[in-house]
Amino acid sequence: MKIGLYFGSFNPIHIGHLIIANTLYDRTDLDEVWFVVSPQNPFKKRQSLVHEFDRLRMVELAIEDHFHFRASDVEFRMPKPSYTIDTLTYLSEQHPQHQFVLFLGSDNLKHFKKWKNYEAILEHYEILVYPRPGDPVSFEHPKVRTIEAPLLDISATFIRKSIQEGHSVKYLLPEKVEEYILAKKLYQ
Ligand SMILES: Nc1ncnc2c1ncn2[C@@H]1O[C@H](COP(=O)(O)OP(=O)(O)OP(=O)(O)O)[C@@H](O)[C@H]1O
Ligand SMILES: O=C(O)c1ccc[n+]([C@@H]2O[C@H](COP(=O)([O-])O)[C@@H](O)[C@H]2O)c1
Repeated sequence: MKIGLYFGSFNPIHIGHLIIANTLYDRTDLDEVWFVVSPQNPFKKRQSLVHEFDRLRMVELAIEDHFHFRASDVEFRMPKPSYTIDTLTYLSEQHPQHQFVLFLGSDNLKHFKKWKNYEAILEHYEILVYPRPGDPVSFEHPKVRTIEAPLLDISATFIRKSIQEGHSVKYLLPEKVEEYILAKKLYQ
């Protein structure tokens, strides 16, 4: 099978992620999309990062009605911070029958040449890029393909800040994720 890997902190997952994942799934020949929850992005501070099990649970709740989406906790058992090339290599070894394709937002593409072993990623994996407001796609490579997707100016940072300030986040997240955040008093 051809699997699209959507790596992220998902702190928390929001409709921006879901719309992007569904657009890429719908407009390519992918069989499945796996949301890989990263315990620790090498470039991000741990500040306001809720526990990885909560982030995984929120992803599971968000995608439970999509038959071709899965949540992956593979990076929970790997050294931290989470380097994407290591996870790609591990997954390719574990599942030789699958072909893995990497999703990358244009915001991440901007810094891609600072990623660990980015040349190896480009050599071995196809990359599907989707646009993010404020970061036009500026990377040309035969293995990198840009997919037209809606530009949604929604971020987990905005959602965390809204919750902390007591504002509503209705419609920014799936209802079940919002309920989980409220029940567990996350981001307050
Ligand atoms: N609204 C969006 N539109 C397009 N891409 C997005 C959007 N939100 C997140 N992404 C992409 O999804 C990936 C995982 O997202 P991440 O978990 O970092 O969410 P985020 O909203 O960017 O979080 P934060 O605000 O905490 O940095 C990122 O690589 C980012 O490119
Ligand atoms: O491998 C790297 O060097 C590397 C550098 C920066 C980010 N990443 C990964 O990119 C993914 C996106 O992160 P985030 O926090 O923007 O959702 C996440 O899985 C990170 O571990 C990976």
